Amino acid sequence: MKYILALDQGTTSSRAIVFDKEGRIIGVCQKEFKQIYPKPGWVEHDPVEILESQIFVAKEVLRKTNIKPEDIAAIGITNQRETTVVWDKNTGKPVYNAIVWQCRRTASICDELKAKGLSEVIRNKTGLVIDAYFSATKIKWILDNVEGVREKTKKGEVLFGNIDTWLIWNLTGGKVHVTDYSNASRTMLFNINSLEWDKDILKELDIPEGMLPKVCPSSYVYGYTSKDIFGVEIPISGDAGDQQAALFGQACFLPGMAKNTYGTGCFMLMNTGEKLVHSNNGLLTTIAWGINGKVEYALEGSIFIAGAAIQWLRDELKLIENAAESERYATSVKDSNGVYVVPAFVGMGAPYWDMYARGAILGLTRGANKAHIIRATLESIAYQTRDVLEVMQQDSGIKLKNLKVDGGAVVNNFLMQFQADILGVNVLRPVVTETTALGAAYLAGLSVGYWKDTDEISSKWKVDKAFEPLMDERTRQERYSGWKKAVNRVLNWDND
Ligand SMILES: Nc1ncnc2c1ncn2[C@@H]1O[C@H](COP(=O)(O)OP(=O)(O)O)[C@@H](O)[C@H]1O
Ligand SMILES: O=P(O)(O)OC[C@H](O)CO
Repeated sequence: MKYILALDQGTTSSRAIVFDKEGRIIGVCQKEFKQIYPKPGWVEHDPVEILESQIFVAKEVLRKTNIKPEDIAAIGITNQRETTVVWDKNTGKPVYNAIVWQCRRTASICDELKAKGLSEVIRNKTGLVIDAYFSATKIKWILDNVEGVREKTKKGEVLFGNIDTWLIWNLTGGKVHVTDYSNASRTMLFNINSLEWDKDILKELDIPEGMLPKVCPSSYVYGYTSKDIFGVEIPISGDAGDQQAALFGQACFLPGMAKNTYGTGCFMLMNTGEKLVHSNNGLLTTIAWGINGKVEYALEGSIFIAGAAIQWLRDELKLIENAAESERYATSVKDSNGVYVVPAFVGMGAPYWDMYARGAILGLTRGANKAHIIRATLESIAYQTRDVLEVMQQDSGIKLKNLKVDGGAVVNNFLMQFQADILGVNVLRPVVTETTALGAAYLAGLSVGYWKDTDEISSKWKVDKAFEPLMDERTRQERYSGWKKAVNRVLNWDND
C-alpha cells in the first residue's frame, strides 16, 4: 500500500488529496459548493451536495493520478467544524440544510443562556464561550423549528453529526455513527474534563443524548468504506476538526507550539499538552486530539472572516477577478492611506465575541481608492491575527518567536510580510501548505502503521519561506492602534 487519501471538507470547498510516505502531495482535486444565505447573518450548506462533492473529488483524484483504490492504505477525514447536520436514520436524508458555523440565527438562544448565568459553567465544562458559532444551539434550533423533527427524535429516528460524522456515516453505508474528541469539543455539549457528553447542558437545551455520535480517538479505525464507492473497502482511520488537523500537520506536537491557518476564517491554535488552560481573554480551550490513549488540549483564537473577506471583494464588491489579484493591488500602493476594513460580517470571534458586530470601511477620504480598500482588507486579516496572538501570549505565558502558517491565503506574499511586520514575529510558511489535509493523513496513517510515530512525522516538516519583520516599532504600533479604534466603532452594531 503506497498512499493515504485525505478528505478535507472545508467551508467553501471539498478537497481530496493523496499523500505519499514522505508527506508529499501526489494529487489534489477540489470542488466548490453552494453557499446559502437565506437571511442576513444566516449561512447554510446542502449536506447532500457536500457529500456528493466529497465523493466526486475522492474518485477524481484517484483517476487523475492513476492510483488504484487498492493502493490507498487508509482514509483520513477532516472537516469544517461546528457545522450541524441532523438526518433521518431510516432514510438517510437530512431533515434540514446544514447550519454552518458562521450562522448567527441562534444568537438569541445564546443570549438566554447568558442571561441565566450559564457562561461560567459552560466555559468550565466545554472550554467554550457561549456563542452561536458552536453546534449546540444549532441542534436546538432544528429540533424546535423544523416540523416533526422533535417527534422523530423522541422515537430515536434522528441523528446529529458534524460534517465528519455525516461523511463517515455515508461512506460506511450508514453503519458507523462516530466523531472524534476534537470535533466533539466544538459542539458546546461535550465535557472536556470528563470526556463525556454533558448531561446538564443536554437537559438545558432539551437535546436527547441518543442522537449524538459515539466519541472516539482521532487516530483510530472507525470503519470501512462501503464497496460501492471505490470497489474495495478502505479503512477510515483518522478524523479531526480541520484546525486541529492543521496543528497536527504542522507537527506542533509539543506544548507551546502554535500555528495559524488562513482559510475562510483564521484560526490560531497553541498546543498546551495534557494541560487544560483556561483563558481570561476570550480564547477557547479545546481538544487538540485524542491519540495513544490520551487527550491533548489546545488554546484557540477563532477569527470568523479572513480569506472570506477576499471572496467578498471578488464576489460582492467585484473589485478583483480572483483572490491572487488582491496581492497586485495591495503592492501597487505604499500603504492603505488610512483606510481600515473591519470584516465583521458575521459578528466577531476571538477575542471580542460579539455576535452583533457588523462590517465597516473606515477612514475614507477623497484620495482613497480601490487599491487602498483591497490592501486594507488584506491587512485586516493580519490585524485580527495580532489581536489573537497578543492574548495567546498572555494566557499561555509563552512569547512566540515564530508562527507557523498554512491555508489557502498564505500564498499571498504581501499578506505574509505584513503579518510578520504587524506581529514583530517571524512567519514560517512550510513547503506543504495543505496542512489540514496532511494532518488528517498523518492521523489516518498512524493508526494503520503507515507511519511509525510523531517523531517520524516531525522530521518531514520543511520551511518554504520565512518572513521576517521589517517594519519599525513605531509604525507597527500606530497602524495597530488605528485598527483597535476601527474595531471599537463596529462592536454591538446590530443589537437593537
Ligand atoms: N492569493 C490569495 N490572497 C488572499 N487570499 C487568498 C488567496 N488565495 C486564496 N485566498 C483565500 O483563501 C481561502 C481559501 O482557503 P482554504 O484553505 O481553501 O479555505 P477553506 O478550507 O476555509 O475553504 C479563500 O477564502 C480565498 O479567498
Ligand atoms: O473551513 P475552514 O478551513 O475555514 O475552517 C472552518 C473552521 O473549522 C470553523 O471552526
